[in-house]
Amino acid sequence: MEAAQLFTLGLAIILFLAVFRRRIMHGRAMAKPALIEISDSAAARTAMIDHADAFSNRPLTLFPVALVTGQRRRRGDSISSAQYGPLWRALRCNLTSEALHPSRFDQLAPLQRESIAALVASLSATVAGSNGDVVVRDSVHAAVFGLVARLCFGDLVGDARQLLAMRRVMQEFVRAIGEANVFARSWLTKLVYWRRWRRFLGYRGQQAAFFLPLVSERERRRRSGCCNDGGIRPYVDTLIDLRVPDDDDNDKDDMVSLLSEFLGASTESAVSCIEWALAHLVTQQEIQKKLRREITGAHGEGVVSEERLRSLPYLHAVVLESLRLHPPVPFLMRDVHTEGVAVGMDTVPVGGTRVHFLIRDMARDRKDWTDPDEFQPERFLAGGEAEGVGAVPGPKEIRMMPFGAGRRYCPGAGMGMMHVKCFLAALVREFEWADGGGDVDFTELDGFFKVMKTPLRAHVKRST
Ligand code: HEM
Repeated sequence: MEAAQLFTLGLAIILFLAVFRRRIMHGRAMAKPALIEISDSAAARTAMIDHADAFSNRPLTLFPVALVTGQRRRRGDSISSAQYGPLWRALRCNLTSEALHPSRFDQLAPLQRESIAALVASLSATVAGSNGDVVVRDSVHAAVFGLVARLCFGDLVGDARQLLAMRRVMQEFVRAIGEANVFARSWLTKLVYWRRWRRFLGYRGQQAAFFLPLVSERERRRRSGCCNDGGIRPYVDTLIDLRVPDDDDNDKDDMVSLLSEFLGASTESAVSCIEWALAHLVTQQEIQKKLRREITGAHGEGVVSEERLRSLPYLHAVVLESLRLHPPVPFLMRDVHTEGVAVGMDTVPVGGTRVHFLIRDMARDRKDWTDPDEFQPERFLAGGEAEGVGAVPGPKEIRMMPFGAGRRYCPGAGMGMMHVKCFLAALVREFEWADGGGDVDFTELDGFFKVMKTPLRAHVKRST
């Protein structure tokens, strides 16, 4: 072998070893922590309430693969992924004291009325143009997203085409994170599915391309004083004004993540819940009629006000029962580093552990629920086995937790319940729902949010 060949071979070996060594070191650093799965409600209560401090962090990357990469980023960049501490507190407090403050709910009525009118008009047109068989998800998604986008960006998102394009980017992104598990396995899967991987990394850029010009435009309009948001301060304004002490990392990445979180968390869970609830109303006509009687008895035309929504116990029970059987977020994640804390039958080992709380299994546990797989809203009414059980568990017991529990429970629970109730109430008041000529398929899609695998097709006609 000649000297040049030997040199090339030696160089190739050195390079190979260098890469291989990096992989090993990287693999060690990224080694997955031990995983404990909890589906027992008493164990969940002990962990989330008695050991709230230990259970206040999610994994650094929420999705199976990190979306924001690079040396600089060492901590969370949205409320969901921020580590428990000053940054998380500032971001969460900003959301709950502004956009999600309960005192705002009644102010939202005009926007809700608009979104509901758009939904009813779009469904009526679809029904008129078909034999009455409708796949309902996209119309509901459009209506909920339209409302949420207004709460997020104010009057900037008036243009229907722009709104649709933004909605598609968000839908693609949510679908992609649901499928991201495949990329988490190894670098080889990224190589094999490189086209999908490249597309996956591209969603982040597409979101930035949509959101950041809106943020700049919003800043410009605020300076010139020509915003008209009907008295509702949009979420983006609160983020523009937000100053987080000691945070030198509060950059455009954070802005994109926070806006994406607001749009995604508010829309996907609500749409999932509305569709599951409708699916049960289609198959259980008695429950649908009883619900319609309550809604039409409660008011005449237009949107049901927040105050009225609160006074409709059967609607509340239907929504809770839907969330019990089909929690849109199927499990909660925590990273626990307090050695020795008991988690069910296990204790947290040295080096910490990852804990998954299986919300769905917990709410179908036979020791806590009678006929747990049946859709029976009555269980939440006075005298029922779940009378007094709410959407968010109190400190004494956890029977179900569709909005999570402990320090990191969902700050949007109140707003989420209100959105689901106001759209569901309108859909049941305005239309009668029957099955679309085939059995309703209750199979769940295995994604980040648990939606119906086969979107609900129903036979719909206007209520008489
Ligand atoms: C039906 C509607 C909704 C459901 C079922 C839902 C469910 C959840 C769940 C299960 C969690 C995890 C809680 C935990 O780990 O303990 C969560 C967290 C969160 N949700 Fe929601 N959510 C809904 C609506 C909303 C809305 C309207 C917003 C408004 C922006 C929102 C924003 C968030 C945020 C920011 C977090 C992270 C909280 C933190 O880490 O401190 N959600 N949600």
